[in-house]
Amino acid sequence: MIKKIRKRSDYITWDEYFMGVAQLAGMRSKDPSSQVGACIVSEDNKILSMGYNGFPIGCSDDDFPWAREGEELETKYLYVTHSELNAILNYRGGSLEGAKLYVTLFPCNECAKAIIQSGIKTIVYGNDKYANTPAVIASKRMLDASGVRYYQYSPTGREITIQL
Ligand SMILES: Nc1ccn([C@H]2C[C@H](O)[C@@H](COP(=O)(O)O)O2)c(=O)n1
Ligand SMILES: [Zn+2]
Repeated sequence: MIKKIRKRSDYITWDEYFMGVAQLAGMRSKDPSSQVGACIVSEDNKILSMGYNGFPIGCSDDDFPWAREGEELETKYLYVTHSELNAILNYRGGSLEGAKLYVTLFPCNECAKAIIQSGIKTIVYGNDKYANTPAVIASKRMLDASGVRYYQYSPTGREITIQL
């Protein structure tokens, strides 16, 4: 009698996989306070692009400011490119129509504009710690008006260890 070998059942789900990839991308960020990662996926679950928050090419991580407070020109906010925008801009393949965005932090209003215009139709987000800020309220208002669906990732509690 031949015993049939069945597939393993503890493999990670698509949401775990892509949110995990977004988290890993965020680990490349040099921002000392918030490391944000994003992963864009096609309708048939192929990774199209990734990004994390950082300064534009040519703007040194060692020279530009990482401060959150102080004189506006000396804070990071005027210079940093958000992870979602970097993921959109990093894409070299043409259209993102119908794609899905996994991002570890809810997109701000500026990223929402780029998300809508790029054709991304679904956002899966992790943290929503800035939910009460005008940037996120405006973002949700535009996403709702444009029919971009968003839902919060439900952590499964599963942990992985990667040896690097
Ligand atoms: N959806 C978002 C929101 C923020 N970011 C970036 C921008 C900054 O580098 C950092 C937020 O800094 P904080 O005010 O928490 O010190 O996260 C992003 O990439 N995507
Ligand atoms: Zn943003």
